[in-house]
Amino acid sequence: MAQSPHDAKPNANDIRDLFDRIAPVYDELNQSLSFGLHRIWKQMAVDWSGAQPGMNVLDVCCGSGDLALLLARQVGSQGQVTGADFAVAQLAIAAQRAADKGYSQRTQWVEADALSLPFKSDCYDALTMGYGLRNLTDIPQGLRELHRVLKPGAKAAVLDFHQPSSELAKRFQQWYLDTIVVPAAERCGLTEEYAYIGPSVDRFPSGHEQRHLAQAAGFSKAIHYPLAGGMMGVLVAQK
Ligand SMILES: C/C(=C\Cc1cc(O)c2ccccc2c1O)CCC[C@H](C)CCC[C@H](C)CCCC(C)C
Ligand SMILES: C[S@@+](CC[C@H](N)C(=O)[O-])C[C@H]1O[C@@H](n2cnc3c(N)ncnc32)[C@H](O)[C@@H]1O
Repeated sequence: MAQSPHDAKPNANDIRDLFDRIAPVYDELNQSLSFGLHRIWKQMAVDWSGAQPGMNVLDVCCGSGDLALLLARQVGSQGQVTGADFAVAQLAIAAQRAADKGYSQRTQWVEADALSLPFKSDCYDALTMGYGLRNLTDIPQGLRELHRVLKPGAKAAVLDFHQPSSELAKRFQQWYLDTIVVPAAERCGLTEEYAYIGPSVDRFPSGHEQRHLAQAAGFSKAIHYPLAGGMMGVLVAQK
């Protein structure tokens, strides 16, 4: 991506405020801008997390609840899902969506920092993190927290953007973000917020680097699965 003023790395407060601001249009823009494909990518992450009926599972950086609600369907009425995020406007939408789906009994929504999760160690049977890792100000610390809260042998499935290895795909991704995504956001008065995506993808570790970071955080196994021609990817790390 070309360098621009958007490229200064934001601090945690900036990121939290950004996601609070975009909360009212976040789901709608994701759906329209990905032609609904983001739901497929999110379901794949849930599947790779190993979540099963009756499990106690966690969705970190849950936002408006997309992955947490997929987890809630998967774990069923005997399971429990915790969604954690530090943007309260996002959590409010997640809680309302859970209520609309009749999932209030099996879900809880916790305002929390992914870098210091308020949960016991060795607690969760599986976890997901969708489009959150790239937004953390300390990725190694975020991975260490994921490792800490999982039970031994349990898996984390971490979905996010990814820089394609193919030059053509990389150019398409840049074109799409600059030409389709940002102008769409501009129509909602959110140009700056969505212009942040491109530079954040540039700064994000590759799948190969994510695997090494996961192993350094203590995970015994880590695999990265590219999706959408390498424009997205899922890191599956086992404790
Ligand atoms: C669910 C998706 C993105 C979530 C997301 C993540 C962030 O870090 C943000 C930061 C700031 C503002 C918004 C977000 C944000 O929404 C992925 C789907 C939505 C994307 C905006 C669309 C981008 C799609 C790919 C670059 C290209 C896909 C092309 C294909 C033909 C659909
Ligand atoms: C792009 S959204 C992803 C939301 C949801 N997982 C999804 O896939 O649609 C990123 C979310 O991560 C949250 N986030 C970023 N950094 C965080 C942190 N340090 N602690 C908790 N949440 C954080 C933001 O508030 C935002 O809701």
